[in-house]
Amino acid sequence: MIELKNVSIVFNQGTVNENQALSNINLKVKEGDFITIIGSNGAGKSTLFNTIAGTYLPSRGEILVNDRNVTRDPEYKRAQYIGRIFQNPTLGTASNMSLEDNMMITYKKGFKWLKRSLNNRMREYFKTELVQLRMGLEDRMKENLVMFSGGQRQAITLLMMVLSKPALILLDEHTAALDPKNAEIILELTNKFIKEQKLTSMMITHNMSHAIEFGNRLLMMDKGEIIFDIEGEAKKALTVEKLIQKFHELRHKSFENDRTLLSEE
Ligand SMILES: Nc1ncnc2c1ncn2[C@@H]1O[C@H](COP(=O)(O)OP(=O)(O)OP(=O)(O)O)[C@@H](O)[C@H]1O
Repeated sequence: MIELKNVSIVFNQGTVNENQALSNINLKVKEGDFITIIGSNGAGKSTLFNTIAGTYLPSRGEILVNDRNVTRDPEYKRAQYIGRIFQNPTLGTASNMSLEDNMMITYKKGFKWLKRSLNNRMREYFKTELVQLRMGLEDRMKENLVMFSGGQRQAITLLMMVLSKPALILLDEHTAALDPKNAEIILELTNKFIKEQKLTSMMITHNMSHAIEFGNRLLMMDKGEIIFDIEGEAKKALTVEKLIQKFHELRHKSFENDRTLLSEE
């Protein structure tokens, strides 16, 4: 589906601040893969997503989507088939517009004909979809999103993204800014949508248990490299201890990450 061939990213090349954030990445994401990604702070996880999404142009290497070279395609073009959700729940939706207008914009992929298309048939459709979130949002469709909580907004962003049916979903720690209860709800919804709709997805998380529990494949990154890529039954057999041990074996150092350690239980 999507393939990275020898992709490297060097920031501030040729200056004292030169920083190789991605080092010769080779990765094939298969149709239907749900990949979780872990790695210490600064390992290159977000840079990997930014490179796939077209935010950064690789210093070297190629990106292929269904065998088509998209390396030089700008971010807005790739946004037509790549959906992204970030940590910040306010990023995915327009605060000063109603829930139904937000949903219509995503549905129509833009503002064109907004008022004309938002008819009662569409409202009924959005209502039915919102019921799946089990947050009572189907009765609040005329309220502006500024009135909703972080967890509710992240759930709406998730649903809107799923309705737009992207070929690839990039989730960049999308539950990290939520309280534990809401984080769990959003994670369960994410898992439900990905499974039901068979969506090809990649999810960065600092929570090793979540990385093991969700998805069919796990990548571990360190210093701009993918150091561990495990899937299927082998992934199912992982534990947090085994993962930390694996990191130790591969890098001859301990896995240092406060947030990870805090979220192990
Ligand atoms: N726009 C940029 N300009 C310069 N350096 C950058 C830029 N973006 C990221 N970096 C550097 O690239 C390296 C990888 O950063 P990245 O954000 O990808 O790490 P990460 O694994 O997502 O970390 P975290 O878990 O802390 O979010 C870091 O050293 C970071 O400082």
